[in-house]
Amino acid sequence: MFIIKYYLLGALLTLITAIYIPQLIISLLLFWVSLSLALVSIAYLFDFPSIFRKSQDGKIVWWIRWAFIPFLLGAKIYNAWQRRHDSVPPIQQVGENLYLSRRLFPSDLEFLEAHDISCIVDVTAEFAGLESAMTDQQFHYLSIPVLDHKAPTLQRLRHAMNWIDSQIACGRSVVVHCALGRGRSVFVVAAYLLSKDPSLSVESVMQQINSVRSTARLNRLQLKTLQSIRDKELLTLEEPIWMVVNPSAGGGKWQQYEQQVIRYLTKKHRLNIHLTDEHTTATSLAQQAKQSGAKQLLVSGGDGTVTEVASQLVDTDITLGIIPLGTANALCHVLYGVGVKFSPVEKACETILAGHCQRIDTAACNQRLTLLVLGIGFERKMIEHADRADKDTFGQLAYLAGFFNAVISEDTHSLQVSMPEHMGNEAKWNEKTIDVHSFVVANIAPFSTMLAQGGGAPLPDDGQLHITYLDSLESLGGRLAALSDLTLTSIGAQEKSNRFQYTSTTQLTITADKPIDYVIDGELYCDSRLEITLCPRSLSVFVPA
Ligand SMILES: Nc1ncnc2c1ncn2[C@@H]1O[C@H](COP(=O)(O)OP(=O)(O)OP(=O)(O)O)[C@@H](O)[C@H]1O
Repeated sequence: MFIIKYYLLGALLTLITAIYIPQLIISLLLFWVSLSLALVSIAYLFDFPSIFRKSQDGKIVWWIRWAFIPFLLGAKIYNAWQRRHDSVPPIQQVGENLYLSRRLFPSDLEFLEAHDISCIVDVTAEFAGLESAMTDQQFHYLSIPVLDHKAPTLQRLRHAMNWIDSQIACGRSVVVHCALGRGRSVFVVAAYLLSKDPSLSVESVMQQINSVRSTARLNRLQLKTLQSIRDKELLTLEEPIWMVVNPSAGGGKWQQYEQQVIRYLTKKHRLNIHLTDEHTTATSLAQQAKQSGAKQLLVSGGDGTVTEVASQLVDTDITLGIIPLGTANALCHVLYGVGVKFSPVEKACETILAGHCQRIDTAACNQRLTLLVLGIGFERKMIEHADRADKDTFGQLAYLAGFFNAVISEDTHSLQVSMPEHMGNEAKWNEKTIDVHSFVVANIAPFSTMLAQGGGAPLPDDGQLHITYLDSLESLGGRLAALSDLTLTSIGAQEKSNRFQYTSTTQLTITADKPIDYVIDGELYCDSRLEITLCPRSLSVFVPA
């Protein structure tokens, strides 16, 4: 490419001059220029825009900026001169909710606001992003670093196209910019328009853009690349993935993480994001997704939302991807590991992007899906205590306070529990009456759900329901001792104890003399008879490889 020759020549000439010039200061300055041009030549030789180490939020570290100052100064002067003589307005609309622009400056904020443009795709590698885009909540920003006169890699191009499409699908407007709004940004916009309408040719799409922005012009390499990826049908966008979001889960974590989630997942997928509200439940959205023929369904929220969505996917081949933005997210702690607590979005998105899935067991209680645990007594009281307001204020501590409340109270529950006992092919139902403080049936439970851990941690596909219960004990000391034994057993520090009971089964029935208050995966219910059945490997979920 011709430009490399110029940069190499510049680097060589300045190096030679620097060696032979007697004045030390000038010599050092020339070395600096030479180094800068040599680095740019390397970047072009290996098509390596990452040499500028531009971060995802558009920042360039100071020492890189220093190393490239001579080059950047030249580029800035050239661009300023070009902008001054530009025959077109800086920002122009080239499609529905889609704009093309030269590099953005604070003086453009008024235009962006007036046109309600909140999303910015920055296709420069060498310049830091617009300050407001990096620091302001007002803008959603995507950096796709491309060297001037070059085309983006297919991977980066698809990321940009998916991101633009997902943002537009959310009703937002997007501006794509490079340095002058003539080449790199035009390439991305043209590719996006081609992907949206495969009947268009490269010529027709360029005419469409040129009719608005006469300065838009792809060089030979860019045109050839665009034509080639279009001919190979590499611009075809896959069907968008449905994503059901509970924006109130976890005290409104979606607002905080939405853009991070979109940035991650659009590396591979287009997103069709649907938010729940007072009229639209996660269950109804999942039903719509299923009816539309979805193969995968993503959910963002807590365990309650995940259960609602999963209830529509049991016994189907639709794979569920979970972004744990609720308060406790117990299911994800088991599926993704405890690391998900510290980086929920990264861990979840990487898992979904990797695409590895596993079929896990589910259970049904009176035809209600139970992914994690069904609890009577302590578990129910704990959840009851941690209402939405408490969870929003105290996070997981709300559950802890609820738990201590439950342990202090002397409530007991008299239950008739029946389970089948298998003898050869025959199954005989055994019934027994028990008085308990806590009765928990677990399909899956993280280590923190200690009331479910009488037999250790249940595995997601072990084909068993794990039942742990604490018999009625009058003294608080007795209850605390039972809980202590349960904790020690669950972490493997103690063998079984007679202060709690544990058994496993695939089916059970619970009745009582009065209606039973119980909880399933964080949601409260009341029934006079509970019929619980395991459904082995009935749900497909994305899990880390
Ligand atoms: N848009 C919404 N506004 C208010 N509440 C909602 C909305 N969408 C769903 N809900 C309610 O949110 C509850 C489910 O919340 P979810 O369990 O997902 O989050 P969480 O309680 O913060 O997390 P966790 O269960 O992990 O502790 C349900 O009771 C549901 O009715």
